[in-house]
Amino acid sequence: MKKAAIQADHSNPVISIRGLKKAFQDYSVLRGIDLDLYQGENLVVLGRSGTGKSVLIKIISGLLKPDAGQVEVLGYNIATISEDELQALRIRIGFSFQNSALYDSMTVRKNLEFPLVRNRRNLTRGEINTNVEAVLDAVGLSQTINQMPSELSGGQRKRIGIARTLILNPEIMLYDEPTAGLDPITCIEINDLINEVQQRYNTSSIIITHDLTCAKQTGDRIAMLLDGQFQRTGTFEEVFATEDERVKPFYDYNFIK
Ligand SMILES: Nc1ncnc2c1ncn2[C@@H]1O[C@H](COP(=O)(O)OP(=O)(O)OP(=O)(O)O)[C@@H](O)[C@H]1O
Repeated sequence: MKKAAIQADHSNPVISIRGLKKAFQDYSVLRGIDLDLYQGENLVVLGRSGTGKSVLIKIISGLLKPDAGQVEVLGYNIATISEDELQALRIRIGFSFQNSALYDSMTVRKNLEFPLVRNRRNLTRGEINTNVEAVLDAVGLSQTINQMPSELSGGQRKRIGIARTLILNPEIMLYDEPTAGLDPITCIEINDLINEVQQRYNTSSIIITHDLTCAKQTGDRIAMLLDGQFQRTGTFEEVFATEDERVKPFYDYNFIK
């Protein structure tokens, strides 16, 4: 399905990163990153394995501390935020993990209830049920409510993982390799879901992927991490309009040139 054009508000970054550096021992992974995520946009982050994409989203969600630079998320400076503020902020950020991170011993219903029961303690049983049913409907899997994760396909598990994140109405979504390990048709369905989530929940998202079809279908902007910095940022066409040997193989491999 073709992506609907969005009007991202460029005066209003929900994430603003300047001069971010992060090293492990003597290996410098992020070497002065500048990046904005604007309200309402899908931003795809591309880069080779080991370039620091996961490190970046762990810093954004407060799981890792930066060595230097400024990281502002929904108005909070990640370096100086208190533990209580960080807990509250994390609820506003949905993290869709590569492995979907479902609890295998719980039904789909229980998996979806879990974040609500933990984070919205004042909800009634009726409100919990309504929320679970609404979010399952949003990902098109109402019929799976009483199934166990082991009974679902990879694509269905991915959808339930996204639903479990959406149930807390996050303002920012972080997708880590959303199409990894899925067949091409299921990949297209997940790409469509990411775009539907953007429209329906008005989220601003960072999508980490190696899958250029996913990048093209979901990304309003693409940022490519090269040698520790975002050296190419723009539309899909702009990023790949280059003979740079660090960039071209991505395109050629994905589109079989
Ligand atoms: N907690 C850590 N301690 C030490 N080194 C780390 C730690 N986390 C990440 N690294 C290193 O930082 C580098 C970047 O890792 P990262 O997981 O961000 O890569 P990536 O771009 O997400 O790769 P992939 O596409 O393979 O997932 C790697 O060399 C990794 O070994």
